[in-house]
Amino acid sequence: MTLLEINDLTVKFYTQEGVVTAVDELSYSIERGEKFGVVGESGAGKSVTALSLMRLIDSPGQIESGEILFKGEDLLEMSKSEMQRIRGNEIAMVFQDAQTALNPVYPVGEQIAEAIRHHLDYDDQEARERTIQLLDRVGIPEAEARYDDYPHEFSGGMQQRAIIAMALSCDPDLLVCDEPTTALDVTIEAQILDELEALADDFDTAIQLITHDLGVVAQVCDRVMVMYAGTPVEKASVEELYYDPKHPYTVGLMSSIPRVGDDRERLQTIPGTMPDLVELPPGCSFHPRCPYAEECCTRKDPPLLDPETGASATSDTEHSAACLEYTGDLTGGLDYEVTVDESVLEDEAQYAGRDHNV
Ligand SMILES: Nc1ncnc2c1ncn2[C@@H]1O[C@H](COP(=O)(O)OP(=O)(O)OP(=O)(O)O)[C@@H](O)[C@H]1O
Repeated sequence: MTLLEINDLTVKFYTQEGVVTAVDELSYSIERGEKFGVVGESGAGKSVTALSLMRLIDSPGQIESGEILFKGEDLLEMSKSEMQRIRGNEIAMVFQDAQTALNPVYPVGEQIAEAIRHHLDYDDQEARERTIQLLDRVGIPEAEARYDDYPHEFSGGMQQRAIIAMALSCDPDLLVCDEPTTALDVTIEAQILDELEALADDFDTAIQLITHDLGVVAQVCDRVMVMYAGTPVEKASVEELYYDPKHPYTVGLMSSIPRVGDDRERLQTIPGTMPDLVELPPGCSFHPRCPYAEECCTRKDPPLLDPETGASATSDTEHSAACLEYTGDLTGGLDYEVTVDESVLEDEAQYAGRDHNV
């Protein structure tokens, strides 16, 4: 059975400026043990998607419609207490900012042990032992000695490792990581991503990894969904997406992956910004920024299609993209060439000298 299946999820925020459709009829699925990337610029709806599946959307936000099937059961129909059991136990989440996730006045080890006692019914000694094992497993040196350290005695990277240990402590089936390494130094980022991947394999935990960085997805994920303005514009395996991207937005994101030895002024960002989600541009919402846009793109909203056949995408479609090129409407075509830097797909060499501020 598919571990997570999201069908036609729509989430809106009722703000003073108007109704923001942050996620619009979104569908995707994650298999057991799979590492699934969700990528897009700020405001694409990545975090809202993650918070929805934890049922953590608060006013002025509202889940309007759709289903979130976890092991076949709709999380949107569960009671609060059933949902509390799922959170932390079966689905755990790692946020970008470890500092806010750790309580500054309790020792780090105690915080993890507390989560273990709460969810797994271990006694004090068992919880302490499991905590030390986990701290060791996520790469914290002298884990036993550091058990009683307070969060401020840990570096940023160690704090994030501790959060990952806490998230994995109850052996969840799904770990949702929202920009887990964005705040960290690049070398530490690469190490933590490596460990996250290995841990997910060891624990047979699926990962939904949210990031604005396709390089991070390449390092960790099997499959990826590219989001723009609340909807997926492309879904594919990581290899397919890198070697044969089908959507102009994906191509734009790819040119923002920093390359080793590339001494050009890095990062050609895609010109323009994410549209106002209160009032999306008519037609394809990417058209104002798309170098290939034609008149039809201002009128027609492209559906997700199999680019090879032009058939509507289903959950079985391996590679899908939402562009009028695949409905046959574009006359000029998509004229881009992709040069793949193999190192991006292979190892963390790409992270050398990388700068998060680009
Ligand atoms: N609490 C809120 N109130 C009003 N609007 C919100 C709220 N939270 C999210 N939104 C809207 O939802 C849109 C999508 O936000 P989301 O945080 O999911 O984007 P994201 O892709 O995760 O970006 P980022 O990388 O910046 O977190 C935002 O542009 C914003 O307009």
